[in-house]
Amino acid sequence: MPTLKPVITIDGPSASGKGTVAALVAQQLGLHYLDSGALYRLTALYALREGVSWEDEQNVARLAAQLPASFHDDKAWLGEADVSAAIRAEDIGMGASKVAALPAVRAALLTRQRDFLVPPGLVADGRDMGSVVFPRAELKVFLTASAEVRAERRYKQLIAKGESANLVQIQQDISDRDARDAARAVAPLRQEPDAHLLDTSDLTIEQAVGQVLSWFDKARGTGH
Ligand SMILES: Nc1ncnc2c1ncn2[C@@H]1O[C@H](COP(=O)(O)OP(=O)(O)O)[C@@H](O)[C@H]1O
Ligand SMILES: Nc1ccn([C@H]2C[C@H](O)[C@@H](COP(=O)(O)OP(=O)(O)O)O2)c(=O)n1
Repeated sequence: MPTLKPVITIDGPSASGKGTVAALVAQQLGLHYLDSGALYRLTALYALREGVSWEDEQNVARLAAQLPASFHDDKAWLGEADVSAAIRAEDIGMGASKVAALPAVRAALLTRQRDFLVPPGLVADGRDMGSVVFPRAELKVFLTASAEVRAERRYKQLIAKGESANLVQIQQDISDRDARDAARAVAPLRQEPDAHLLDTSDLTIEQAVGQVLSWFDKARGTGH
């Protein structure tokens, strides 16, 4: 019998298309969506605003535990402030990657992420959705693309938002972030043995979404 609260996890490196694909899959299936990276980004921004260093594990974890964050009206909020644009800045992405390497910070955000799983189910994207946060997910996807394609995608995304962007700098940031996210001791970025590999380098968004939906159909059909 299919569960009443199915979970699809989509993990992978920066700018591979996780958020785009996860949000569309959630929309098509009528499921909730968790952008777990946004919680790490909100934590990094909150620390910056509170004058706490991204390396100060105890104090960043304290802030993460009491993070006054919410998601509504298609926006991310820190208290009463709309910080949707602020958390997408590249330096906050780097800060998120730094605070995410601290075990106490990850522990402080764990329950908060699991609380997103309510009927009719959830699509969650991040780095450790399938390995740590929702290890019993019906479908686990490891979504990736070549480093070159990812840097180009992030570059185009920033230009489309009217921000200045430097492709060489973005390539460097992506490679630094890949290295940090994969090398950390807790919940490193890696493909789980039970995750389906989806390389989107040569796929359109529609093709990537279609592949996830088809795997999900199969997983439900066989009761996995
Ligand atoms: N095949 C594809 N699958 C997913 N995203 C794609 C694809 N092709 C281009 N993109 C674009 O890549 C950019 C980065 O996607 P995003 O969802 O922000 O990645 P992530 O959440 O992994 O950082 C977006 O602008 C998205 O529209
Ligand atoms: N589940 C997660 C989600 C994000 N992180 C960390 C690692 C990432 O570098 C930062 C930012 O994540 P986010 O998914 O927003 O970043 P990208 O959009 O992929 O560039 O947070 C994590 O450690 N675990």
